[in-house]
Amino acid sequence: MPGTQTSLELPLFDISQPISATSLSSLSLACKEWGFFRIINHGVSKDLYSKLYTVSNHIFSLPSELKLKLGPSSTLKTYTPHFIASPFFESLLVSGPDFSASAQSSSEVLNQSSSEFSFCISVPSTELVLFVYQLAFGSEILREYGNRMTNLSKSIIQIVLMCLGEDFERKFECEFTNCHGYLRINNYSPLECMNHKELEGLGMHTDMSCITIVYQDQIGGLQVRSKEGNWLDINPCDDTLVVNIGDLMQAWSNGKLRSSEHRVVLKQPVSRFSLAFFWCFEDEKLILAPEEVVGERNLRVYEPFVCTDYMKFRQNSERGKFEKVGFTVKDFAGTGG
Ligand SMILES: O=C(O)CCC(=O)C(=O)O
Ligand SMILES: [Fe+2]
Repeated sequence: MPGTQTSLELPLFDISQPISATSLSSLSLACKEWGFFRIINHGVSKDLYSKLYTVSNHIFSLPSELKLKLGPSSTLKTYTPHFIASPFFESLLVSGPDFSASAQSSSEVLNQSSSEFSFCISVPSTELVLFVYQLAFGSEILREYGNRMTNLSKSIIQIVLMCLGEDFERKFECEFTNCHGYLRINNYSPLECMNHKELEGLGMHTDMSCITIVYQDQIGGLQVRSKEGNWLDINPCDDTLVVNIGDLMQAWSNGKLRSSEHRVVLKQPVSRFSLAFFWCFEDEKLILAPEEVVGERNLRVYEPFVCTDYMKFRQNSERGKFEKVGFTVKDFAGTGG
C-alpha cells in the first residue's frame, strides 16, 4: 500500500480535569486538521478491557454457522461477517441505550441456534453450559462498557462544542440531548501465512457519527489520512482512548470540524481486537448548523438533512454494503460552497 509512514502524536487530554485554554486551542486545531485526538483518565479500567477481550474472543471463536445467524440476512443484523468490509474483518454490533438487552437478544439467537447446532454436530453439553454462561457474563460486561462510553461521550461533546465557540457547550447542549450510542466489537484476523508487508484490515472510511471513541489493542494498525493524503499511524498507547470526529459533527459544525478519514492496516499475522463506540444524533433529527456556528458570512456548506436519510444513503451507496469512503456527507448534502 502506497504512502504510509510516520506516526502521528495526537494531542492528549486528561478528561477527568477541567480543560485549560492552551489545551483547548490544541484540541481545536486537532479537530479541524485531523478530526482525531486522544484522552486519558477516562475511567475504564484495564480489568474491564481484559474482560471485554475475553467476551470478544468468545464471540468470534464461535463456529461461523452460528455467527451467521446474527448476520446481514437475519432479523437482528448485528454481525458483519468476513468479506463484507474485508476478508480479515468481522464485527458485532451492540446498541444502546440498553446495551445488556441488545447483547442478550443476540445471545438468545445464538443460544437457540447452538442447541440445534449441538444436536447436529454433537457439541458436548458441558460446552453448551459454558457457552450460555459466557453469553450472560458478556452482556453484563457490555452493559457496563456501553454505559461508561455513553457518559464519556456526553463529556467529550461538551469539550468539542467548547472548541467551536465561547459558551457553545451551554448554548448548544440541547442539540445533543437525544444522542444515542452503539458499540462495534471488531475482530481482525489476517491469514497466518501472511507474507505481504501490510494488509488492509478495514478500508478508508469516515464514521457516520457525531464522535467515535476507539479502543485498539497493543497490535496497532489504526491510521489517519492527512488533508494532503498521507497516512499516519496512530500508535496504541496504554490507558489511552482515541476520539474521532464523525460525519454528523462535520455537517452540524458547517465543516468547521473535520470528519476523520481513517483505516486499519494489519502488519503482523496476529489477531487484532478493537472497540468503536459511535455517538450519534437521533434518527429523525434535522441536521442544520445553527447560525452562530455558521458565522457571520452565513455561508452554508451543507443543505439541511434528516439523520436517518444519510444513514440510508451510506448503506446503499457503498461497495460491499459497508461504510467506506468515496461517499461521505459532502456527496450527500454538500452545497459545493
Ligand atoms: O479497529 C479500529 O481501530 C478502528 C475501527 C473503525 O474505524 C470503525 O469501526 O469504524
Ligand atoms: Fe471508523
